[in-house]
Amino acid sequence: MDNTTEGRWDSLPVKLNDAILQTLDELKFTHMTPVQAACIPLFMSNKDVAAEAVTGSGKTLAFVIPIVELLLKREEKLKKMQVGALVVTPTRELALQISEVMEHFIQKFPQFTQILLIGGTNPIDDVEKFKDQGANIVIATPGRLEDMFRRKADGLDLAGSVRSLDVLVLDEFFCDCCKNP
Ligand SMILES: Nc1ncnc2c1ncn2[C@@H]1O[C@H](COP(=O)(O)OP(=O)(O)OP(=O)(O)O)[C@@H](O)[C@H]1O
Repeated sequence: MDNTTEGRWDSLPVKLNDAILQTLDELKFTHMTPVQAACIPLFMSNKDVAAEAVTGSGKTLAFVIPIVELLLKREEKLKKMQVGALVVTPTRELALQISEVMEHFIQKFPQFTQILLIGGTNPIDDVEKFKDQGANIVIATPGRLEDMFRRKADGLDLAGSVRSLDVLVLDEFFCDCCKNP
């Protein structure tokens, strides 16, 4: 893939956490892609960001890095059952890809937990996993996410957990049919 380069990570107006820079170094991602250079500083100054960029332009890291940075900057540390970031994406495959990238970037921050909520598995397993491990970052497809919001009787209060939400990402939210209904 030809990712047109747009400056080194240390040229951002906001300094990234050393462990994030180290992960980028391990991945040999020396430069930002344009969508990353444009989005990361806005995200990190708590702006609402809407980005449209072609497939393969590096949109995932454009929100994964700011999510980790914003959660690190929280004054009050997230408790086990408090969700700080929610990423909603339309397909299981995309959710899985995002979760793998996120896993890579939170490896060096054992204080953060993430959960992948997608269809195709028993929802009760997700409920139990959430209750057991907690989740500060949720990556989900819409159907399973809605299901998890209705699981109070099973002991999962997701509505309560997302009160601490700092970041909401709607990935691949606009498609041609949305633009031209
Ligand atoms: N700064 C970077 N330098 C080099 N490679 C990168 C960089 N950022 C992302 N990549 C790589 O580019 C590829 C595409 O990234 P990504 O999947 O985030 O694109 P995308 O814009 O989200 O695409 P899609 O629309 O298909 O989801 C991935 O393999 C990713 O690891």
